[in-house]
Amino acid sequence: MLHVSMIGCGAIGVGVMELLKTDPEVVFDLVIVPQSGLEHAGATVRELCPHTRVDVGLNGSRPDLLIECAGHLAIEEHIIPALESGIPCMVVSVGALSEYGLADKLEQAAQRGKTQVQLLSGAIGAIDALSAARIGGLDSVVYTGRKPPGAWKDTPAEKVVDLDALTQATVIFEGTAREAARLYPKNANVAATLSLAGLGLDHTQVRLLADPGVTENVHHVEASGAFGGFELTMRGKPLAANPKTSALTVFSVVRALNNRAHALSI
Ligand SMILES: NC(=O)C1=CN([C@@H]2O[C@H](COP(=O)(O)OP(=O)(O)OC[C@H]3O[C@@H](n4cnc5c(N)ncnc54)[C@H](OP(=O)(O)O)[C@@H]3O)[C@@H](O)[C@H]2O)C=CC1
Ligand SMILES: O=C([O-])CC(=O)C(=O)O
Repeated sequence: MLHVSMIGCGAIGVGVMELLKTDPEVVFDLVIVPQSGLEHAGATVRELCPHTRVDVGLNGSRPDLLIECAGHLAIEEHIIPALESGIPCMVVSVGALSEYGLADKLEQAAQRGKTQVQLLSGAIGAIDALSAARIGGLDSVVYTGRKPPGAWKDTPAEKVVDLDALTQATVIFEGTAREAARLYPKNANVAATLSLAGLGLDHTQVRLLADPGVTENVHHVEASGAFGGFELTMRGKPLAANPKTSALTVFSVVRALNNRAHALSI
């Protein structure tokens, strides 16, 4: 049985608990949220998993695994100290690692704690193939992210185009993954994950489009190198609770927990 503490009780966290609440091999002992979210998360968790505690931190408890489904600040606040103290961790907010130095900080914390941090594939696939291809040498990785105009609300795209008036697919950004992450941090998880698995933030080319013709989050990747090449298109259905987040992200967290908890891992 795997004793898990989870940071975050939003679209992903709730989706994960819903899918795993009847699995006897995965037990959520604790959900961590900010002080301001305690009441709301408490009510949600009581309904889903009545035996799970809700708190603002680990406060001395030592889960088998700490999983982050919360955001950038949670990595600094909870994941780094947990790694330092030897608790294995998983991270879903991979976009946060596009901040200079944070990926190194995570790795060093895990080294000091003699443990491991796993970056989850989230909304994108083929991370296994890309990361294996890197061993032989990659020449090019190009990522195109296409989302409905509504998914670009509250981002710099609002200054580039009138999102409500768009009638055709429009490029709102073209450049490196590092620049994409700086401008669009909440939509940068896929770009950052592809970069970390592949050619890095400065050599991964990114194009972002607002497209009134799609209802899904469409992620397209083209990679080539010594291994040959691949092309991948993911059409991710967004979560009702957060249109910026694809449902596959929830499934990727559940898969990762299943792989840790069960005898067969795939
Ligand atoms: N890897 C990938 O492919 C993807 C990654 N993501 C990332 O996953 C993360 C979660 O997404 P989602 O569930 O949709 O987001 P939501 O906004 O729905 O939920 C976030 C949850 O985390 C909590 N939270 C925020 N900051 C902290 C903190 N410092 N400590 C503890 N809890 C905190 C929030 O609490 P409160 O509401 O009280 O503030 C809320 O419960 C985001 O960072 C997102 O960018 C999303 C999609 C794909
Ligand atoms: O599709 C998703 O779930 C989120 C996304 O594009 C990203 O953060 O890169």
